[in-house]
Amino acid sequence: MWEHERLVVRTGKRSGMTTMVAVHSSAAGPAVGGTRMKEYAAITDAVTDVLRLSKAMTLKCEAAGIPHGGAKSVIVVDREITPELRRAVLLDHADLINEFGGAYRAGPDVGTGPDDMAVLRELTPHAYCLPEEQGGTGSSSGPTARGVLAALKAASRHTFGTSDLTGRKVVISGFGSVGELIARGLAGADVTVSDVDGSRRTAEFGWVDPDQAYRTRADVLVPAAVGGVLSPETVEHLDVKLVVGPANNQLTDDGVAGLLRDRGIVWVPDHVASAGGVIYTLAREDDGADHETALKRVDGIEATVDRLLRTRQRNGGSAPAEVSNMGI
Ligand SMILES: NC(=O)c1ccc[n+]([C@@H]2O[C@H](COP(=O)([O-])OP(=O)(O)OC[C@H]3O[C@@H](n4cnc5c(N)ncnc54)[C@H](O)[C@@H]3O)[C@@H](O)[C@H]2O)c1
Repeated sequence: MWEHERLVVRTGKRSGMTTMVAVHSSAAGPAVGGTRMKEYAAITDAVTDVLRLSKAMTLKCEAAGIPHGGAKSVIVVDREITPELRRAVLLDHADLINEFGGAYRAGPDVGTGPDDMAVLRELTPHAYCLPEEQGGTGSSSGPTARGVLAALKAASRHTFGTSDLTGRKVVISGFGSVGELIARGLAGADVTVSDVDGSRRTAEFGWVDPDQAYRTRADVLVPAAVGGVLSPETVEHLDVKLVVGPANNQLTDDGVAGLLRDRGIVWVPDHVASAGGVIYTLAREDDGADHETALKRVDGIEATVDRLLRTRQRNGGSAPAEVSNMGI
């Protein structure tokens, strides 16, 4: 069933490249979501991605109690990206964002960053997270990692009886900008990391090859790379008690949540655990909150996860309320 408000796909007049915006819902307010710049095997895969990710943003804003709807945009990489072409396609994308007249506001996502947002801002006011030296809040990786750590505290209390992860084995799949900050925030835990990029390996943490990350015995698994990692096949081989991480759209389909529950594995939905970045950015850039106040709002994810897991327990393992406003 078609449940999105709008999907617009354009061929850029400067770059000749395809960019698209999907607005899932603006019922709660202007729709927000990152701009993903990525290669896809087929254009239909990009459309599927933008539709799924925009819906996840609606859930994320709702769970975080943010008065915004969900959207997402994709720039389809179909050739080598020179600096000139990057600039051209970003300006094309800014034109597309302007077609929405403020109903869609963009931030960075996989493949884009604060410098790219500054290029968008040359043509549209609807871009968040410019570099700090240009008055923006920069990368949202720090607040995202902080939000995951807050979610981990609540989920650990629920699962292990204490929020202290000292001595617990934690596997982090995806040692990128958020994964690394989570690893560093887990002082005292026995942290093992994994990444398809072998150059990310460091003596500071244990290492497991990416194809083994979802089979390694541990207390906690942190998906921090890509989506679609929790499938019926991977769940069958999981040997952990708790799964909490920032990767968007972790389940291959909604039914996998039931499989996790049946195996006694506590899973915190990614749209709850990964909301720190959007909470922080909107607090600073829309509400004018200072850094500390914005971080306090991010820390509210701990209470949200507490409520979610208590509701789930009361409902015998499932919580329809887990996608509704948890009131951060
Ligand atoms: N950065 C944010 O503020 C933010 C906010 C919400 C959600 N997320 C999500 O969190 C995840 C991580 O974000 P990030 O900003 O750290 O991205 P990143 O690109 O910095 O890091 C991702 C890392 O995962 C690795 N990787 C890719 N495929 C892998 C695989 N199959 N197995 C293991 N490692 C793999 C990459 O080599 C990279 O090091 C993404 O799914 C992103 O959408 C990020």
